[in-house]
Amino acid sequence: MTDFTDEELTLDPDFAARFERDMRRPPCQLYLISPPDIDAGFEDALKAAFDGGPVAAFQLRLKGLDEHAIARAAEPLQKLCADHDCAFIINDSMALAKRLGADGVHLGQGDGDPREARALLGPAAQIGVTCHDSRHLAMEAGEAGADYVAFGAFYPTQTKETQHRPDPSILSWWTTLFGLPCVAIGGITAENAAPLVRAGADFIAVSSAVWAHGQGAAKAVAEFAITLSKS
Ligand SMILES: Cc1ncc(COP(=O)(O)OP(=O)(O)O)c(N)n1
Ligand SMILES: Cc1ncsc1CCOP(=O)(O)O
Ligand SMILES: [Mg+2]
Repeated sequence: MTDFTDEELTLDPDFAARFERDMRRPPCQLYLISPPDIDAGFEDALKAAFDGGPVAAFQLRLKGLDEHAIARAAEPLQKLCADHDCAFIINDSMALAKRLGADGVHLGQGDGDPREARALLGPAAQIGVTCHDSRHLAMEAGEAGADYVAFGAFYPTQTKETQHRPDPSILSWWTTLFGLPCVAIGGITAENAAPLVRAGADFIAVSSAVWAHGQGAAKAVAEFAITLSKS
C-alpha cells in the first residue's frame, strides 16, 4: 500500500475553495441578448433559439428606438419567453420594464440606480448591473441590491463599442467571495466560452454568436448547451 506524505494528503486551499463553491452553485446558464435592431422575422429566430436548448433569460436590447416602438416589439417576444420559462429582461429602462411587467431590467452605469429600480419594480424583479472590469462597481451593485453583476467585454465584439477587457479571474474572485450571480458578456461564442464557465460565470450573455450563426439560432444554442455542460 502507498504511503502518502502529509503534503499529499492536504487539500490545496484554492482547490478546496473552488470545489466548495462549485458544489453550491447551479451550472452556468445561457442569457440571450437581442440584436440591437430586429425585424418581423425575429420572433421565428427566438423560437428557433428556444428549440435549440435551455435559455434562462432573454434581454430585449433595442438601441435607438423610442419606448413605444420597443413596447410594440416586446409584446410577442415577452409571451414567447413566458411560454418557455425564460426570464424577459428589458435593457436600459426601468420605466419600460415596469410598463411591460417584465421580469427584470438591466442597468448600465448611466442607466439609473438599482435602488430606484427595486422601489419601482418590487422584490421579485431581476435587476442586473453592468460592472465592466471593476471589482469596486460590482461590490457597489451588490450593496445596492442588484440580483446579478455583469462583467465584460471578455472578447472583441462588433455588437457594442467597449472600453473594458476584464481577465476571466475576476469571475473566480467574485464567485469565491460572493453568492450573488455573475454574468460574463462580450464576444462570447461556443468555442471561447469554456474559460469563463470554468472561472465561475453563472450566466454567459450572448448576442451575435447566436443570431448571426451560419446554421441558425437553434444550432447555436445547441452548441452552447454542449459547452456549458462540459466546461
Ligand atoms: C447582461 C448585460 N451586461 C452588460 C450589458 C451592457 O449594458 P450597458 O453598459 O448599459 O450598455 P448597453 O447594453 O445599454 O449598450 C448588457 N446590456 N447586458
Ligand atoms: C451589450 C454588451 N455589453 C458589453 S459587450 C456587449 C455586446 C454583447 O454582444 P456579443 O455577444 O455579440 O458580443
Ligand atoms: Mg444600458
